[in-house]
Amino acid sequence: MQTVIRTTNTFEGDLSNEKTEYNIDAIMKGKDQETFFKDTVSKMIKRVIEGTDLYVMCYGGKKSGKTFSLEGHFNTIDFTNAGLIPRSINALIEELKTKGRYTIRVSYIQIEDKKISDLLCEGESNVLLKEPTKKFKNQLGGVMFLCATELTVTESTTSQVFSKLNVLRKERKKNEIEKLQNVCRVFSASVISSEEEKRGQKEYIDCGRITFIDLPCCWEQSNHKGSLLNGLNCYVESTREQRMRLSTKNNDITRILQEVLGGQGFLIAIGCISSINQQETIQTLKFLNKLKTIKNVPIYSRHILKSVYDNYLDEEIKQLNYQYSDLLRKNVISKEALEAKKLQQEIQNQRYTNVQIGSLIQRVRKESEPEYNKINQKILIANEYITKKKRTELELRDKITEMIDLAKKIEEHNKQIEDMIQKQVEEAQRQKEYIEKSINECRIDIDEFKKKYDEGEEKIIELMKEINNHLEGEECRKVELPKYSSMNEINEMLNKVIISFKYDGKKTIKIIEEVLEENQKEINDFEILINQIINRLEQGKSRWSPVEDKIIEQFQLLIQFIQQQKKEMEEELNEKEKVKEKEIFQIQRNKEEIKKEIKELIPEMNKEIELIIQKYQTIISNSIKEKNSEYFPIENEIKMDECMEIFDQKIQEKIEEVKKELEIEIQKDNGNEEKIMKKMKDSIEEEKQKNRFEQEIFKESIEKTKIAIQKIFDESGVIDFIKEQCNLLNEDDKKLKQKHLPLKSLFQKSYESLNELFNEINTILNEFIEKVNHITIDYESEIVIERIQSPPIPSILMQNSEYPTLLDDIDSSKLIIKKN
Ligand SMILES: Nc1ncnc2c1ncn2[C@@H]1O[C@H](COP(=O)(O)OP(=O)(O)OP(=O)(O)O)[C@@H](O)[C@H]1O
Repeated sequence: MQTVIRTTNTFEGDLSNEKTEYNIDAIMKGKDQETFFKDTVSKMIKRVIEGTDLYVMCYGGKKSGKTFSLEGHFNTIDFTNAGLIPRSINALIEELKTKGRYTIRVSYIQIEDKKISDLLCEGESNVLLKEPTKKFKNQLGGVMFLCATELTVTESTTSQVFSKLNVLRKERKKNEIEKLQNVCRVFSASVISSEEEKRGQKEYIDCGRITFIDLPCCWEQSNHKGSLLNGLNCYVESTREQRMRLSTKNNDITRILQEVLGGQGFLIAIGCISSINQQETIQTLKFLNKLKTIKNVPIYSRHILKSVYDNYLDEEIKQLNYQYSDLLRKNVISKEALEAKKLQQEIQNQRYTNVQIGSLIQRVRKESEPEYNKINQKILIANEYITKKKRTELELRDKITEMIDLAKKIEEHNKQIEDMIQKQVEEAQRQKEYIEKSINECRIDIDEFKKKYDEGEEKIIELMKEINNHLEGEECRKVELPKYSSMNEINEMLNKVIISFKYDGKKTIKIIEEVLEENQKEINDFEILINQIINRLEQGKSRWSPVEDKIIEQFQLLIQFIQQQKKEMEEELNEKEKVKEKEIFQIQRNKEEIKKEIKELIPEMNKEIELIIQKYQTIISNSIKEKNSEYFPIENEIKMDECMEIFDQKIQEKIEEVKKELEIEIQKDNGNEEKIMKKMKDSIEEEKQKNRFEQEIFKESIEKTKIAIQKIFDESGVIDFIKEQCNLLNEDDKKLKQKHLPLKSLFQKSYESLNELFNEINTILNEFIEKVNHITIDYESEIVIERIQSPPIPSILMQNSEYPTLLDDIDSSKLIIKKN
């Protein structure tokens, strides 16, 4: 006996203390169907095949999970929540496949007070409970359901049985709850199997049974005397205390269970518990506690002769025949009698089948082996196809759940975006307030700026003055500056300045630069130059530009100034010319005087020079004398021409002399002319050689004399004096040149100061423009963020008719996908 407590998944209580108090084997809380099966019935499946009578009883209050534990919710695709009954059938078939032959027959009955109905029968039928006769009791055990429909279950017909269970469950759901609470259901599966080989002459079979009982604890009031549950309780009590056993005749449920209440069966008692009714929970625990104390002697292996089983069936038939004939005799061929007859025939058929089945199968197998193989191959392919289909269906389920998750995520995302937009709107509101605040501050700043502007204006006026100063020098006419009385006028003026400077400031400078560059090489007539600038300014002038007008005005003033300057200069020049003429006259006179002085000085100087020369001559002659030069006395040194003449004369004389000698010689020696000629030539050559040598000495002495003369001049200071005079004259010239006014530089200066003025005004303006720009920021730009669309619902979700089984199990609340 095994007692197990199973709680619903919503159960929240703590049962750890109850386990010892009520002597419970195991408490299974939150276990899935598969583990629950593995921990309870699964272990006993082999035993059932070997011949054990196994009873699985689910006892508990309303909605405590009895049906969920026994039948569960399942379909052909999803077996996850299948209960103990379908799992046991599958396990039995799986196990029996290895055996040679097997038959599983199932029946399902419902006990309602005194009425037992057949749940597998389409029409109405009353079921009778019957115990096997003593002869067979030990061999077969259990209670038989007479007239109950029995379905034979094989590997291929399980689905039919399962769908029948599903139909019954759904029908039950439709019925009134109150009514169903007084109902007990019993599902029985008898298993008969035999090995392939015969052991000797005798054939044996294994005969086991598994019975599932759904027993509600509120089923009629258990304390109410005469009620079925009260009867069961009393029976349990008496068995427990090993008193005399009570009769089970009038209590069907006790009759069914008597085999496990001190008998040969093995009981797994499952107490189902929910949080709905505490009273029922305690009652369940107490009942399980009572059951635990009962001792059974289960038979684990019912290995009986096949003939015994056949005899049992014969006995059954006999009894039914007897019942039938009795009914006939009583002339009550009623429906029941007909049913009994039908059953008798069925049993006979069954028996026949049982006897024939072996040899028939053998024969048919041999004959249709190749056919079988073909079919098996087809089955294999079909199975593959089915598993594939299942897999794709599972994949589809996964995809659907994935899409549901996605839809949820999108919803979340949408929410996030909404939050974001909300935040941004708030942020924009905050910024708006901030900007409004800063505008107010700026308004205050404008007053300050006006003050600054006044200061700026003063600066401008000062700068204008400076320019005027530059332009006018000391004599220049003062430019009249505008004076502004009211703030409006100042604003107006400032606006004008802003507008004009925005367009003209740089342009004007550029024009001036261009004109200057064009005329770079010859800026002689500034009047023309400035006129050019004015013309260009006039040409490029904006439609309305007070500053340009002002600049042009300034330039016109400049022209006036230049003209005035020119006049003044001309006058000045005239005067200067007179003075200069005077000066020139003076200088010329001075020159004359200097010349006179020089002339007067020259004889004196000559004397002095002569003296010096003489002095040097003596020095030179002395030095020459030291060298024993006879030919050129130093006195002749400076009269070179004369010297040369003397040379020539002497040479001439010599030639004459030689000629005369020659003539004499010719006269003397006629015919010997050639000799004479040669002689002459030689003597002439000789003479020339002599002269050449003399000439070189002469040149050398001249060079020396020159150096000496240079020295004489240096020492006398004549040249320095002349140079000084020349410098004086040059300086006079320079002075005259300098008298020209440096108009170009003046103009350059005025241009630079203008530039400075522009820059100064520009910085003030830029500051102002920046402030103005800051004030006029368009802060009320609209925020438009498009809402992200959820993706369309996948077609499989829309066309649920195509895959009804898939969508049945999906929580419909998850399918709410918002469409924007
Ligand atoms: N262990 C469990 N896990 C998940 N759901 C459960 C569990 N036990 C019970 N439930 C759920 O509780 C509900 C009631 O269960 P169930 O119908 O099986 O109770 P019951 O005892 O058979 O009720 P009744 O009083 O009609 O006989 C069902 O919706 C079932 O799915």
